[in-house]
Amino acid sequence: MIAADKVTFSYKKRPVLNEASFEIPEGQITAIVGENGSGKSTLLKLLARQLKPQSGQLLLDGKDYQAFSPKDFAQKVALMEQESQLYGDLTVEEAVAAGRLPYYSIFNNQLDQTVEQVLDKLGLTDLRERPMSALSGGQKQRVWLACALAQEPQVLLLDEPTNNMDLRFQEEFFTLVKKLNQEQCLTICLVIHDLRLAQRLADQVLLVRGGQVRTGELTPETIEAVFGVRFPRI
Ligand SMILES: Nc1ncnc2c1ncn2[C@@H]1O[C@H](COP(=O)(O)OP(=O)(O)OP(=O)(O)O)[C@@H](O)[C@H]1O
Repeated sequence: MIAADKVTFSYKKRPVLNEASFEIPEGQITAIVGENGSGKSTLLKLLARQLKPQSGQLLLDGKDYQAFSPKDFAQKVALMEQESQLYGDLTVEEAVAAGRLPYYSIFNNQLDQTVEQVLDKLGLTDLRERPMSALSGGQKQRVWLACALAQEPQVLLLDEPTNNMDLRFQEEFFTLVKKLNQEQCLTICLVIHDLRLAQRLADQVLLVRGGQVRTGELTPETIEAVFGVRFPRI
């Protein structure tokens, strides 16, 4: 489980989170929702340890985030990248193998069992020899997910993961996310704009507004409170 205790974060003078406290329960799917610019991506970066709170504490299984070595942390928490220039020259299988880095002291060229399994699970086996630069946006998204899964994390963080995907892949992607959650008990936390999808997919919703993070359900009342608009049919 991840727990945030009075987490405060600002970019220079721009406050984003102000003493926000919340929990991300183990083995559940948590959706982060909120208006544009409310701080959802910032929150996800804090959870991924890419940013550090100015005050307050983030805990993973009761242990302060800062107490984990980078390698230990990467074995527990993985963030699915949105885009990475670094991978342009790599093939799909090399990019996925990079997700295994937390398990080796030096880069290991040998593809291990986990890489094979992940390529298979995400339907990437036929694309394995392709350079990353020769993939479509949706195919790249699948490789970023594969990289994160190759880390064999307990917690998977996703920032608007289906941005570049067509409707069919969106549907397949979310079916896969649900399956990973149910079969592997993977804790999943994702930023998502589609409130109907969030409601369908998530066990818990975190509503980000005005520097605070509220745990709630997506009801017409909470949506009106957070977004200031009515969603009568949700
Ligand atoms: N690197 C940065 N430096 C300064 N300000 C930033 C930086 N990144 C984000 N911000 C600001 O912090 C606030 C929160 O941004 P963030 O990207 O977390 O919001 P968001 O809820 O994910 O937005 P969106 O829904 O539009 O993706 C915004 O006001 C944004 O302009």
